Amino acid sequence: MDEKHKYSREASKIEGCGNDIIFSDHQILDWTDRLYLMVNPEDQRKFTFWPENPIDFRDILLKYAMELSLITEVILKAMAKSLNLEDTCFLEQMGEQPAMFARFNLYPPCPRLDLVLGLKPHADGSAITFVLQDKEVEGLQFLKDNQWIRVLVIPQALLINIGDQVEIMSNGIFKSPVHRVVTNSERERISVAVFSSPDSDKEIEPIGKLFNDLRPRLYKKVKNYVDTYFQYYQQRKRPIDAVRYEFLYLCLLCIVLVKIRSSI
Ligand SMILES: O=C(O)CCC(=O)C(=O)O
Ligand SMILES: [Fe+2]
Repeated sequence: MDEKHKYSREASKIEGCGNDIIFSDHQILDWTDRLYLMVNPEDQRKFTFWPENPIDFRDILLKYAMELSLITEVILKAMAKSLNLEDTCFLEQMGEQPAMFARFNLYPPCPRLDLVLGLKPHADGSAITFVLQDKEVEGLQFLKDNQWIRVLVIPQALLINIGDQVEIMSNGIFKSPVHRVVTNSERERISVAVFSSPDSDKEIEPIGKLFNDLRPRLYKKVKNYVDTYFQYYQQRKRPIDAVRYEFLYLCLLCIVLVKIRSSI
């Protein structure tokens, strides 16, 4: 417990040990304790939040992060190739100093499964997310066709998920799926999520070749998406909606329709 307090986050900050950040009185809190650490870029690491126990925690996390950076590159190149694009086009949007955050989640047991969720429905704000799930206790679910699909426990498997920023870069071709974590009434569950994101100074946008007269551009240019993400998340809104052109298109359509009507 002392150990946990040592790394506690400040009330308004994300990094460190804590529960859900409170943005409003009406927010439903996640039933989880978490440790959130910025791993990359290197000069932004705050080692005061990094546990000293176990002794090799720091080395292992840094090595793991390095491997995940390489996998991120491989995945982004393969995704670009699968769309017949220049294989570095997504990777270039990650910028010179891509960001990486690690989140260690502990979901305590809760007998009132009807009242709480370990993690409320959300899509990740990253480009790519890597999740190491609990070896025994299930909980993660993905929304597909309005149904929650359980993710089965596969020990040692790395779950790889597309985040909002790849949805933006791919102009909606690759979707960032909504998911949640349900609690278990008797057993605690742990997981480690690592979020691979573009450099916070890098503007990202849909690749030019992915929109045309038939397939409109769906998203605006956006910089530092992760920052605004959390505000929306707590309000149970999808952050990606904030950068979607749909609303704008709808307004234009209404204006055109009104004009046509008035000229008849
Ligand atoms: O705990 C899990 O399995 C998933 C965690 C997750 O979705 C997240 O941290 O964004
Ligand atoms: Fe997630």
